[in-house]
Amino acid sequence: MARINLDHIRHAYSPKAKAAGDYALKEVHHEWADGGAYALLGPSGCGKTTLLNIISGLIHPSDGRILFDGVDVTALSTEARNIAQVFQFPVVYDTMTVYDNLAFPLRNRHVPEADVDRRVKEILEMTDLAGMAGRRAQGLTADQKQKISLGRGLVRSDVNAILFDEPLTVIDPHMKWVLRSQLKRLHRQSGFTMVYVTHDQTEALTFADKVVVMYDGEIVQIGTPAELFERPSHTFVGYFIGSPGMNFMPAAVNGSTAVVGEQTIALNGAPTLAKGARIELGIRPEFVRLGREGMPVTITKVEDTGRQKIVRTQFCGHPLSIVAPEDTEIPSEARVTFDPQAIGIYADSWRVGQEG
Ligand SMILES: Nc1ncnc2c1ncn2[C@@H]1O[C@H](COP(=O)(O)OP(=O)(O)OP(=O)(O)O)[C@@H](O)[C@H]1O
Repeated sequence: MARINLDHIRHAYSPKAKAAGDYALKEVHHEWADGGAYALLGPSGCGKTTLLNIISGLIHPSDGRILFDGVDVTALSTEARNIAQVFQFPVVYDTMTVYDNLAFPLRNRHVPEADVDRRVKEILEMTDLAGMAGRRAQGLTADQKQKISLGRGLVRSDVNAILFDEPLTVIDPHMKWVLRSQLKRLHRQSGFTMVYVTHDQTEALTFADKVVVMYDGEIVQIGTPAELFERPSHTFVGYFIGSPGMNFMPAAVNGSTAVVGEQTIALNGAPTLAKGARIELGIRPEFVRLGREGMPVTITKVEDTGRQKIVRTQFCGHPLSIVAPEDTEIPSEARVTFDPQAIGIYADSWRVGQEG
């Protein structure tokens, strides 16, 4: 297990890169805790795999260093970094049995056979493969083979970190849920440093203690699931986390009030704003109260999810989504109020502090 330091890392696939936009990964400078469970979350092309491959050693970064427990491993191969990896698609030996596939990484390192047996049996249980331990991998479904790959990633107990690159893509939805919960439990039991790449927010939020949200080659926030929900640092985090995502509207700020269209909205404090910045007011749909009091909205659609209502409205010419309790009565002349505590002010997409 190791603490991972990403020391001023940047990466461009073209050697001619100069401008920030030429870098697939813009500067990353962070320390990830020993034993942490991190999810790299973001849309396709944002740089998740590039960052993971820099940690594993498959890619040598254009700039910066990577350290495991304070030791510079930038020049070391994947093997020398002593990490386990699980990829999107299964990597198994077809002619070996399920048991031997799982035992392989241990036997390769001359682990005593009694320990191999104990560990492989634990992993067989965990991945729900115990019933097919003696079967050859050849002929198993993609789903079953991927469970073997996951098991092989988890079987060693002496690795510095385990890296997962969208490992549940080929797993069926029910098993996905089971494996996700098992991985979380295994992380708690084992204390491995784990880094898990996904573009699925549910996967990231259930697995990770800390979610690393990436957008356009940049880490825009590292936070607990609650922090990402309550205080998104960047408008992208607001959109991407939550369902529906956060509402954002162009606004002007005057002391401790914001003006959206013709409405004046009370804030929790007075944000400090740079001149000329593009200002937006952000509020999560869960913190907009729908009723007969407050500012007028026009309802465009009501979606009933069974547990709650998602009410789509127009507010001062801007779309505004509201999550309302299932038993909410929808008034014919609907109005809304915003909880000032839940309002965020964003300047050029980044959240600004509000002084009380
Ligand atoms: N080998 C390569 N050569 C040139 N450009 C690349 C290479 N690999 C990735 N890129 C580019 O780098 C950027 C980041 O890609 P990366 O694969 O890291 O993103 P990602 O977030 O993992 O996406 P996905 O979820 O689709 O795998 C993209 O613009 C991609 O086109």
